[in-house]
Amino acid sequence: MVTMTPAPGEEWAAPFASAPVSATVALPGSKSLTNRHLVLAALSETPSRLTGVLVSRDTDLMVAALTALGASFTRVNDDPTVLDITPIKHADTTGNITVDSGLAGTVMRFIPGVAASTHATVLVDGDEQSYARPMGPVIDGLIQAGVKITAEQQSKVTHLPLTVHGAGAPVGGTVSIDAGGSSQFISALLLIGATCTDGLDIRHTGKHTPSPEHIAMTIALLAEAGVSVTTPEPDRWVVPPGAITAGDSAVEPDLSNAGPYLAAAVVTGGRVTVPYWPMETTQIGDRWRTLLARFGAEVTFEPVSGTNYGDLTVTGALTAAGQPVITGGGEISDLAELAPTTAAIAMLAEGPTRLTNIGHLRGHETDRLSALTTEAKKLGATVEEGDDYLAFAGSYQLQPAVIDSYADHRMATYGAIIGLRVNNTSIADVATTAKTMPDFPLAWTQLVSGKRQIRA
Ligand SMILES: O=C(O)C1=C[C@@H](OP(=O)(O)O)[C@@H](O)[C@H](O)C1
Ligand SMILES: C=C(OP(=O)(O)O)C(=O)O
Repeated sequence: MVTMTPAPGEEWAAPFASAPVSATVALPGSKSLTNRHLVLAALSETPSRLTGVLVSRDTDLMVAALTALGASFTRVNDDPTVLDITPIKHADTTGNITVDSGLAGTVMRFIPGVAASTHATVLVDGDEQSYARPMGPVIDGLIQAGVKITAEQQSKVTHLPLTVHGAGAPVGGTVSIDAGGSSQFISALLLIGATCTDGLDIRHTGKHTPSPEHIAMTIALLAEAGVSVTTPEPDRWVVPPGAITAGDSAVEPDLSNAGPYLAAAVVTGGRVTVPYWPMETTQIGDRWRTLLARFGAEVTFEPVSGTNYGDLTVTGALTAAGQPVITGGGEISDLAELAPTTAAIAMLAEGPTRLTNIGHLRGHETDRLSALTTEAKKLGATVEEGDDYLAFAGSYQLQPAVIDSYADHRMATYGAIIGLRVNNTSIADVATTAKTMPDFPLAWTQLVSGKRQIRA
């Protein structure tokens, strides 16, 4: 098999685009949807089938975690993207279990609540870098719901590794947390609310909850599984107790991961089409439609008749002389996981872009504000970094650099986008893209070398 991923430790020469890219790129399933569906299928009273499953490090870790807790996953016709799922029988899950979260926010935040209903002692661990990611509010919420969670050398449990002492269904009731650090704190509680004997009445006490799309996604999937969450007032979610009944489902393509490919069209003045783009979706990546237009691209959507999806095409602007034109994006707020890709476009744009309300990205795979500022400096650009914003002046004269990945898939793809326009850019540890995009280096190389139909 041809592989474009270098051995660990080697730098990857990011392909330079000497011409506008032009391709149709089919994306695998969404990480956020896959991991929510997997959790709900494992908590369900009924078996179910999931198709379009993303196969990547984060989703493999979720399958392994739920398997350790007692669910089972069988590939249909040996296809890893189609799984028959037998739920956990919580009463049968006992003993000592260790779960590896890697660096996956969805695994480290969603699994402790799932473990709570078992009768096992579950150590939730992860990569060393995961120890920096905030966990306090979700753990506090579970403790308020009656779950026992401890950690060696932490009197108040705020980070991994931690131990969940499963004791059957938690009582639940009212829990108040500050979810300003991550929408996943709310999603984690929503996902297990129905398993609590009294359900859960979740209140967010802080100022701003990031990524409302991801909370809406959780609520939508719960509704499909027979759990209807109500929101009597802003920042409050009520989950009634009762059965979770996951039906057979199909995962939408990952619209956040469509970002780098669509950005390639913007920054080279090319054209990229992503098929199977859902007509309606809770994915935050749907925002590319308006976001990329702000950088001067044309965005069109062609529905496929008789279906609920269509082809999304992004065409970058060109001068009469055939040079790419990228306008600045202006102020853009609340981008969450779309920020690193947008930052890469902002680095190549002529005008200014300001990304605001992104302070919580300091608790993502790495401190993304700091990483984006550091890498910009290496490339010869000054970016203004505030507590919760980044300001790009635009019209930078960039120089080649080795872009660090910081074990962050989106920093690696940031480097790849820059590399399209800055010859001799390379990326340290491009293999980290396997977190959600295992075939990224090959697909990206195909895109730049002119292949027209790509399976990312
Ligand atoms: O629940 C999810 O699937 C996610 C929620 C968001 O987290 P934050 O609210 O921490 O940004 C997002 O950035 C992350 O990539 C995935
Ligand atoms: C923040 C991200 O991931 P996680 O699910 O690990 O939080 C991301 O994918 O950008």
